[in-house]
Amino acid sequence: MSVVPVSKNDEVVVDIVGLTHDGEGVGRADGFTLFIQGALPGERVRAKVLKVKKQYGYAKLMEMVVASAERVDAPCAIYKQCGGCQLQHMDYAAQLSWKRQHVVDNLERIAKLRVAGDGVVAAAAGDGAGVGASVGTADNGAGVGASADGVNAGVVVHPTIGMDDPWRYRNKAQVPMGMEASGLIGGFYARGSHRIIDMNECLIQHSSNDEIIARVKAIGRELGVTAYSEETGRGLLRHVMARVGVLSGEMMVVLVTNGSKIPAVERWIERIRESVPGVKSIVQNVNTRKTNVIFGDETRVLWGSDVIYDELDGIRFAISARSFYQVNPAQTVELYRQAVDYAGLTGTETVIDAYCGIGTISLFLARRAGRVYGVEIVPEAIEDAKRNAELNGIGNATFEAGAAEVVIPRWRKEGIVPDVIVVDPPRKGCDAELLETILAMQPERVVYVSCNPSTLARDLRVLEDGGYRTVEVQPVDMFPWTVHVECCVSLYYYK
Ligand SMILES: C[S@@+](CC[C@H](N)C(=O)[O-])C[C@H]1O[C@@H](n2cnc3c(N)ncnc32)[C@H](O)[C@@H]1O
Repeated sequence: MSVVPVSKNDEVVVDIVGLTHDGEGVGRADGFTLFIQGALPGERVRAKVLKVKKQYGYAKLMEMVVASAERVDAPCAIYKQCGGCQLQHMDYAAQLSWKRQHVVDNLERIAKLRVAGDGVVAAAAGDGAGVGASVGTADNGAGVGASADGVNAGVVVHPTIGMDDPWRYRNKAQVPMGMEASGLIGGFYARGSHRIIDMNECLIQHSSNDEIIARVKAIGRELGVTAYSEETGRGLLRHVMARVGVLSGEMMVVLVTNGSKIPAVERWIERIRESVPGVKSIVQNVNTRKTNVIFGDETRVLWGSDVIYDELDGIRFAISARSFYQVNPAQTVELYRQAVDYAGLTGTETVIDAYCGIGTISLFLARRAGRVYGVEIVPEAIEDAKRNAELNGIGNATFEAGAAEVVIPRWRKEGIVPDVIVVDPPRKGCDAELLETILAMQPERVVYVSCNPSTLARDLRVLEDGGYRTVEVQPVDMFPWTVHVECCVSLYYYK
């Protein structure tokens, strides 16, 4: 029987050998694994043991013995308390390479894929375009990782695309509200809890969002508004969502309330309009459920437009309160361009965009395809998608509201034959039914856009087993200073 070599409250000196997917340092104390928030690989730290389980434990960083060369001072004043960012103590270039490695680890461990080289593309095409080592080449010139005999030469995982200026990139803030003796507060949750850390500014938020949140809090205090309490289920204001169209400068404020009546609502509207001049839309969402889910089902416009507009790569988008819209527009353009590139379009193809949101990727694809079919579960987002196609004079995109795993099998029965299927699911990945349908439809190419490397890897294994080859993976840093990473993956049917 193995003996645990540490006990609660012991102070131990630990070498940090890795970083978990949620950014904790992985330490080794006498061969025993300790997870230590704030420690980086290559460091030696003194830590106090907080909790011990059979195979591992948790410890608190007490003192730095040897610091990593990749350690930097976190610029945010509340970084240590707030759970929003996890990697502000790590140099940005190091974050980018850790994110690539994190993707590689998932592809190897979960998808059981072999990754070619070290991210430096060994046998790149003459023009420098990234293709897998010893690759075959599809007719359209796109690089493929499976050679003619179907033997996989290894998946190419490119270096993560980072940002030149990785601050103030978020176009949306969803801030929980709470009460303190001083009145209404609002900020992000402390790490691993639902305790709200009151916040005046967030360095990854667009400054307009900081301004909106600060003004709404001030107005709330002035009007004596109560915040919702998770314990009692009482109080009015649950969350405030602020969203800005970075290119248009248009702003939306969403007040998520516990109940439909907002006392002195006219005063609210007047005060928000006075103090946030760029505001184009003030919306209420009603959520009376005792749940962690932010939004309820009822949404109504209190003042102004039901949407704000933004633009990505020359395409305009109308965005309503409940619609998903990527939070980092500069990196979104990088991601979508990569998706279009991996789709290998010549102008005639039929493309399905599953989990299409407001039709963003669909409209990027539609500029290069014969026809695009988009499907999305949120009806408001599909209304936005239709409006967006019209707004941009794009006539070859069709949208339908519903679950991808229900609608696409029906499209199959109706005779739609896609050359390419693009999927961009939520964190939980693709529904098994959808993956089965993709395998049954056998499009020549699949492009998988993912914000979660582990569910991505799980789904890639299913597609590989069904005859697809994963060729290239492009990680994109959509969320600097956090552990999250977005990926765009190209797959080919090879059987
Ligand atoms: C990561 S977002 C991607 C949206 C869009 N492709 C974009 O880039 O803006 C995932 C989307 O899938 C939608 N969704 C979730 N489950 C779904 C399902 N079963 N079928 C279709 N759409 C779904 C969500 O509402 C959300 O809009």
